[in-house]
Amino acid sequence: MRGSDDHRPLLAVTMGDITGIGPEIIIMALSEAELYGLCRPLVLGDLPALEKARAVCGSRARLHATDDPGSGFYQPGTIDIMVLSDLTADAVSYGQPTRDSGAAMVGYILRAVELALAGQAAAVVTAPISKAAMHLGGYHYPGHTELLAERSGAREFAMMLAGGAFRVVLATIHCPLREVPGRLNTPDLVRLLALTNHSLMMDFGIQRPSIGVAALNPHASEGGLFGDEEARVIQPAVDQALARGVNVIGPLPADTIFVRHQRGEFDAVVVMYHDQGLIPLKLLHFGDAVNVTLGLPIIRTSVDHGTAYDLAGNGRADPGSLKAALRLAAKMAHARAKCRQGHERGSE
Ligand SMILES: NC(=O)c1ccc[n+]([C@@H]2O[C@H](COP(=O)([O-])OP(=O)(O)OC[C@H]3O[C@@H](n4cnc5c(N)ncnc54)[C@H](O)[C@@H]3O)[C@@H](O)[C@H]2O)c1
Ligand SMILES: N[C@H](C(=O)O)[C@H](O)COP(=O)(O)O
Repeated sequence: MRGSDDHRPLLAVTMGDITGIGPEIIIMALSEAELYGLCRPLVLGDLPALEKARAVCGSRARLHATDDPGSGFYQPGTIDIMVLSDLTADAVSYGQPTRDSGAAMVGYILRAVELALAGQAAAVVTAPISKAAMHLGGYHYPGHTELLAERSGAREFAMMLAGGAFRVVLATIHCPLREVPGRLNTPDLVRLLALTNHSLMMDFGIQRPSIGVAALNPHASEGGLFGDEEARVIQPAVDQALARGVNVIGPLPADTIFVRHQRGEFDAVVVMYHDQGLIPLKLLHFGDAVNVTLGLPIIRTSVDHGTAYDLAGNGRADPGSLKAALRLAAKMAHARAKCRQGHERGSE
């Protein structure tokens, strides 16, 4: 245990759905000694589930339960856990979430938000949840993103997935594809472009970000032959964002915008719907990409994958994305702390 001079950001790491791969990837990621040089990870979750995952992974890490974030060891070889549920190991059947595991899973997230809002955690890093299990547990949100936004009081927020410099930001998230055209509107897109621009500067340290905007229709509708959302909704948003000083180009045909993105032309591409952005992102970066919620008063990163029930309990899941999420959260925490110090100095 180090004292109050410990400048490593404390990360509240939620265990996610304990019947999925969350507990295993936590054990594996936190077995990497190097991570402890960057951050103080505190797991929020279920002790029997973590013990079970430790056995599955053949890990010898010591599990240290603590109620006080200030009392963790945060050293390689020990995993600190704030115990928020105690579902017996027998009650945890891999791939079979229950009402109790669903409710417990949301409890970890809510506690993490409290810690972050109270300044006891510098960031929240979430292991995967199943949206169906969330509903089973009595919480009717599309995912973490909306729950976190509501609980932290964020009015404007967005989902970004970042695989290195290949970043995509979603204009619509979890909704039926048929609803996408009706959900797109110019004012929301302008706000999303401004938020993306701001986050790229503040959290990613990019001085003058370059943002591409994907079209919705084939060939960006080819002058109205294949739809009108480009002319009616997207182009006006791009024009308004440009007038506000955002360095943005689009709407560009979605079948080639990611080729240009991959070649380094953009710092982020705003996409119109979930799979438009996440297919190229996961094709190129599954296993090292990070889900970042933009616009929250707290920092939140997450993995680029789901609960992988087909893998849970066999110890073969890849912890790469969780490691990347922990590293990025630590980096963002340092960036925000530096920003705050700058503001404080400026106001002295
Ligand atoms: N961050 C999150 O909380 C998050 C992200 C995506 C999906 N989900 C949820 O997860 C559930 C399952 O979704 P899905 O089946 O579409 O996606 P999934 O990512 O769980 O699984 C898709 C495929 O990828 C594999 N895979 C996933 N993670 C892996 C890892 N770490 N290592 C190796 N292989 C891995 C799985 O075995 C499966 O074959 C859904 O309820 C979905 O909503 C949650
Ligand atoms: N759309 C994300 C993905 O496919 O990886 C994922 O479902 C995350 O959703 P939340 O962060 O809102 O739970």
